[in-house]
Amino acid sequence: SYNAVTEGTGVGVLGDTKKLNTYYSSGTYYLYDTTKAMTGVIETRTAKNLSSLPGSYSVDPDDNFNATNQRADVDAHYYAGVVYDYYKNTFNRNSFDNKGATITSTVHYGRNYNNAFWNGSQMVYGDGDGTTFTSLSGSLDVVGHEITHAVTERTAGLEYQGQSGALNESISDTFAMFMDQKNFLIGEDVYTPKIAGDALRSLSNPTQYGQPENMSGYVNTTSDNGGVHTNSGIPNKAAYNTIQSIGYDAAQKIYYRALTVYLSPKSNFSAARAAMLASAADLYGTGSTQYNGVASAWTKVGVN
Ligand SMILES: CCC(=O)Oc1c(C)cccc1C(=O)O
Ligand SMILES: [Ca+2]
Ligand SMILES: [Zn+2]
Repeated sequence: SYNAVTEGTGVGVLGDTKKLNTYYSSGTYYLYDTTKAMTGVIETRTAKNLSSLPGSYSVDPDDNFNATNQRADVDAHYYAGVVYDYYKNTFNRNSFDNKGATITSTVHYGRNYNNAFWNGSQMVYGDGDGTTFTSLSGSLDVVGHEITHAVTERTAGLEYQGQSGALNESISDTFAMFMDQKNFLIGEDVYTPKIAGDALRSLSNPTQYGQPENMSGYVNTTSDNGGVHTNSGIPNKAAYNTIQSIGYDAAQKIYYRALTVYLSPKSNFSAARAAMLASAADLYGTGSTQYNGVASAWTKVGVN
C-alpha cells in the first residue's frame, strides 16, 4: 500500500457534482486536502449522528463520494476549500489563524440538529430536521460564516454578547456575502428546504426576517447572548449600504482592515463605524468616495 494526493468527485447537499481534493492511503480515500499552502490540511469528519468530536474521517472506497449520507461531508469539505482560497487569494491570509492551521469540519453532528457552529477549534454541522434546515454545510454562506467566526476570534476577538456579539455575528454574515456574491441572503440554500425563496437572514432587508435595521430598533434582551442574531441586522444593513455605495472589493478591503487592525473585544457599533472610517482613510484617504460611502452607510442605520 502507498499514500497519494488524489482528486475525487462528490455529490453535494443540493445534488450537485463537484471535484474534491482527497487523499489515498492503504486502500481508502479520505476527505483530506493537502493541496493548500498551509502547514495544516483541510479535513472533514463525521460524528455519525452522535455528538463526540472530532469524529472519524469521512472515507470512501473508490474516491466517488456520491452516497446520500456523504452529501454533507462533500459540501463541508468543498466549501471549506473555497473559504480557505477566498482568505488566501483576497488578503493573503493563511487559514483562520494566518499560520496555516488545519481546518477541521465535522458533519452529521447530533440528530435533526438545526445548527452549525465554530467550537473554538473546529466547525460542526448538524443535518437539520429536514423542515427548518437541510444539512447545514450545504451552503457556502453558512461555511463562510462559521470559518469567519474563527478569523474574528483570532483577530478582533469580539466578545459574543451585546453589541460586540452582534458585530461578531455581522462580520460573519458580511464576509459570507463577500464570498458568495449572488445575493444578500444568508442560508437560503439550506433553510426550509420545502419552501423556496426564503432565508435565515437578509442583509438588504433585515426586517424581512425579524431583525432591526436601525439603531432605533435595537432589541435589549437577555436571550441569545443579548440578541446577537437579532441586533446583527443593524451592522448587516450598514454592510449592505457600504457594498451598494462603494462595491464589493473596496468594502471587503475596508472590512478586513477594520477586523485585523482596529476592532477589539469590546467594540460596539459606534466603534465599528470608527474602525471602518479609519480603514477607509488608510486605504483611500479621508474625504474619498469610499470614506464618504462608509460614513453614510452607518449614519443611515442610526450609528454615529
Ligand atoms: C449562517 C450560519 C449561522 O447562522 O449558523 C448558526 C445557526 C444556524 C444557529 C445558531 C447559531 C449560528 C451561528 O453560527 O451563529
Ligand atoms: Ca428555503
Ligand atoms: Zn454566527
